[in-house]
Amino acid sequence: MTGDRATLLAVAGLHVRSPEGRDLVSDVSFTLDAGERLGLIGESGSGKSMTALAITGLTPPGMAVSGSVVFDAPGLGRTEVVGAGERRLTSLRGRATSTVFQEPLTALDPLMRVGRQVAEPLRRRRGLRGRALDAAVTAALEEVRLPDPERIARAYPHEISGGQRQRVAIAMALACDPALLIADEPTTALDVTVQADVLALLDGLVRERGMALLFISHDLAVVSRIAERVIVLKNGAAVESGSVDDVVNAPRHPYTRQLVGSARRLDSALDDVLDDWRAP
Ligand SMILES: Nc1ncnc2c1ncn2[C@@H]1O[C@H](COP(=O)(O)OP(=O)(O)OP(=O)(O)O)[C@@H](O)[C@H]1O
Repeated sequence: MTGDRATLLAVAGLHVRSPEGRDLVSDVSFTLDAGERLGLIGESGSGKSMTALAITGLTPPGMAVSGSVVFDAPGLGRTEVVGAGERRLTSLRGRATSTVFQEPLTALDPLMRVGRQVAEPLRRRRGLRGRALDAAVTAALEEVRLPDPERIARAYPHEISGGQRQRVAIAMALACDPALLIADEPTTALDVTVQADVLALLDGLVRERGMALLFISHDLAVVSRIAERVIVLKNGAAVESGSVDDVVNAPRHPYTRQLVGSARRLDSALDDVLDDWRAP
């Protein structure tokens, strides 16, 4: 616990080994307080997604997961994810935590209208039906700043833009009001301007709702805009962690220095768009 915020997630000695015996995540430990925003950064293949999957109990079949992942979400009690049964994990997903992925189409059924897809978690978790459900769908789409929510609700995923699809995926992830939102490269597939809009949206929603955020990205420039603290992963192990300011301004590990160097060389396009709402 930091200050007056309670610990929401405690990961200790997390280890994920592939069926072939390769260590994909090695001895990763961190805690996340309620309402805190943590970035997980590292190059492709460094184990970021596997760490997130282990936290939600969704590692692919055959992976050996050890260590401890404890959620202590309000109203749900304390839950150890590692080794938990599917029933326990199902009750955790959506309410304790929910994930937004890089490719919004992974969260969306191409054959179902957007409104029905957003309605599903609202119906299941909040027991809404009929007009109350329709109104909740419209409100959920408005909350992610989608213009003309009634039209979007009637559309199929391929009839809206990539940025709009990601907003729909965010609305679905938020439907059960999770204590922790995991965003796994949520803007990587989007072009720069849309990326900035979606980041600003996520930033606003997380703050308004007091949700914790685990933001995964290969891009330190993006992470530094939304997270308070970062963990740097390399080959499945955490090589450095600290406040965004410390890691960006005084990186200790050579790998982090390399990340900071390439982030500095990045196109300043994001800077121009994002300066207005940069996290304090
Ligand atoms: N189903 C799987 N079976 C075996 N190995 C896997 C599987 N999925 C991922 N891996 C391996 O696990 C390691 C970590 O992958 P992970 O997806 O967590 O990396 P990442 O940091 O999220 O990178 P990216 O941004 O490319 O997704 C990689 O070496 C990858 O090849």
